[in-house]
Amino acid sequence: KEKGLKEWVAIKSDSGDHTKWGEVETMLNMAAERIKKMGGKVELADAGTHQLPSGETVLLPPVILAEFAKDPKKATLCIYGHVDVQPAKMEDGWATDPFNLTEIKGNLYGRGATDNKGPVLAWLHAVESYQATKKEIPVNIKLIIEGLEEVGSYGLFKLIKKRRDSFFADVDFIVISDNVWATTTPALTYGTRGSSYFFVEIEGPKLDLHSGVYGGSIQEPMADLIALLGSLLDHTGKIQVVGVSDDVTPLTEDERKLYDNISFDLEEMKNVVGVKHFLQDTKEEVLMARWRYPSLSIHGVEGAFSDPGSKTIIPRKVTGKFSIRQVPNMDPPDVERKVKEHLEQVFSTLNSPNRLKVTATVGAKPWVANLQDSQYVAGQKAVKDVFGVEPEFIREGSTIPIAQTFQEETGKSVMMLPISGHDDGEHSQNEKISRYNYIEGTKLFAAYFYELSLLH
Ligand SMILES: C[C@H](N)C(=O)N[C@@H](Cc1c[nH]cn1)C(=O)O
Repeated sequence: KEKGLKEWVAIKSDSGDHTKWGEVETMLNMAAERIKKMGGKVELADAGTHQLPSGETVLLPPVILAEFAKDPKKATLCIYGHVDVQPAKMEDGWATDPFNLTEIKGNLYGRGATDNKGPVLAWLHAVESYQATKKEIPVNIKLIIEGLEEVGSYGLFKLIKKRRDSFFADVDFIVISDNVWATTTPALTYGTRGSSYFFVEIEGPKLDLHSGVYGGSIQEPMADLIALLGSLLDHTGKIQVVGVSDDVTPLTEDERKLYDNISFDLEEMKNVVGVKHFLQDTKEEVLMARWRYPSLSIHGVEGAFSDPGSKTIIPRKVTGKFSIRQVPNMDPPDVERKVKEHLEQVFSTLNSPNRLKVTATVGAKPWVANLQDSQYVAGQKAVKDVFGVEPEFIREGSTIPIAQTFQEETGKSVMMLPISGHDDGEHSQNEKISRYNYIEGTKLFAAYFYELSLLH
């Protein structure tokens, strides 16, 4: 029996913790086996090594480079996807086991169902639909599937450079389906934000200390950290790091007009996420804040007591984690330098005996496509073929770390063709893909192969 979405979701391929990368490899092997069974030629390409913030160097999981039979008369499409996932635990508030795909009222719940195992399988199902009906696939298909997207695609940047003149040489188009629609209308995505992820470590005493015995005599690492994290944002969401937003491209009238036709309903979105109001008042302002302006989010603190109940210690070492989503023309190394200077400056005002260490990872550039690109014509037609409507042209606030590298390094056209729903809850509790989006999405991909072949 073929291993479908249920078997894929059951693999806990959480890439966030490098000690669990064995599961990521298991998932990559399962995907590779499936592609081989479909007649694809598969290489598990060596992705090299990576240095962790701790200084330790680790071996990276491989990257799947695959291709189906090639006909030189046809255009070649390279599909990118990932099979790693974000962490998920029942205790986070899931209604069902995150690693046991469960169908409720037409929705398939499970970690990775929509980000990105479902869409990767939908691409394979689209190929299988041609094979099953004995129809020739109208384009040549290549696949690049990785297992570290959620942590910044370590190793992939170098691998793409290395394979630019081999694997990528005959590729005409690159397509990515790792995004969500903005509303219930199908969409084509023309931009994603970049990202830099920061670890702020404060190390104090040798051991965790009894707060009754030492409290009042120690400058607590947690208090330093809270002061640092609290200095990053104001209550309007404005980033307080000097100069960080200086390079944001100004909004043009043409770009502003693109927001008019998006059928985004502010009230519905408040209900979906469960907030009384957003930081902005209008639909356009909310979408721009999510898609075309930078943002800073504080994600968590490692080392702090976080179990239920109470414990009266002063943690000896705590690491705060936050990230900055970036937009054109922000440059991750420049942002990282400014953030480090900011944190060092604030820390110096605390007069603390503790040690501060700031590390940045991910360093992913933002990506914006050329909307005149012919892939968008094929995408638009395929959406019309399957859904009978015009797609919305949207941007997305999240990050595909490799998107800009694909464009810059290979010089090929890149498009994003999402099939995930606006309420699928990527990275959240109860992540899902609807049966409708999964099946119609598969049809969309099959139609897209056809429409793309007409461009050639
Ligand atoms: C868009 C994709 N589904 C996704 O969620 N990507 C991650 C990539 C990332 C960025 N920083 C660290 N990982 C995301 O946008 O969070």
